[in-house]
Amino acid sequence: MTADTATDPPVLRISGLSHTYTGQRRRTTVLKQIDYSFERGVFYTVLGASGSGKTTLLSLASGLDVPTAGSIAFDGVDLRTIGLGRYRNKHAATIFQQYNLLTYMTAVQNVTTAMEITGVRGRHRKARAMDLLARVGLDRSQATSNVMRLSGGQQQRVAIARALACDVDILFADEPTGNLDEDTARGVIDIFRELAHEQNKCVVVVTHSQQLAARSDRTLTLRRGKVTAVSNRD
Ligand SMILES: Nc1ncnc2c1ncn2[C@@H]1O[C@H](COP(=O)(O)OP(=O)(O)OP(=O)(O)O)[C@@H](O)[C@H]1O
Repeated sequence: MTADTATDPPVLRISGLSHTYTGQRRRTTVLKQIDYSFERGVFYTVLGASGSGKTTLLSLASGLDVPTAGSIAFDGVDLRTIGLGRYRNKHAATIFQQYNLLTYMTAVQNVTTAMEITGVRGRHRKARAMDLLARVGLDRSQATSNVMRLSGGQQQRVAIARALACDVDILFADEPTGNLDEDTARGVIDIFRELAHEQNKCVVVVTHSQQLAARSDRTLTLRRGKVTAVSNRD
């Protein structure tokens, strides 16, 4: 069932979404008239060949970029009305392909800073940050190291813990398990499932991994700028 037929409004509704990049010599239309509704409590994956527009869709839905046509609404309100900065701070967290960590801080400081920015309150912020870092497989010494001293895969785990720490409605992730060993990747996917199924979050993950897609509830396939298939497992 899509949110269009459900009683609750979708957490994110994408309508007539198109996006064109304008270069010096040519324009490339990457997304074409996409309509889709994302619901709370569901773990989605987005598959598609390289260049099919997955990252573009993610950056528009996460409020990093503005579509050239169409609209995106969070809980029925257009992102431009909410304000993209406010939407990103209060409602949506994103795990990027480049981890975008604050390089002068330790892992745990990266997580607690994000909690502060997104308004997560409480005296136990640091303990919660340490707990999340442990859950993604970082030990105490790694958690208290400057992030530049960590490997690529370890930095990716910090980025995941940071996104998990923000109590937002939607979590977006771009190839979040790409740099992780199998066990850690499985653990991260378990966390995504738990966030959707136990905390009623909407989780949207862009990936090339069929294995990851098989563990999600719904998979959207992008092809030539359109959603060509949606498969449901829930
Ligand atoms: N900033 C940009 N300016 C111009 N063209 C861009 C820009 N970003 C992406 N593109 C183009 O848009 C198309 C879709 O890119 P996008 O990164 O969304 O695809 P993708 O499906 O995520 O690919 P991949 O799986 O390789 O990460 C590509 O042809 C790409 O070259």
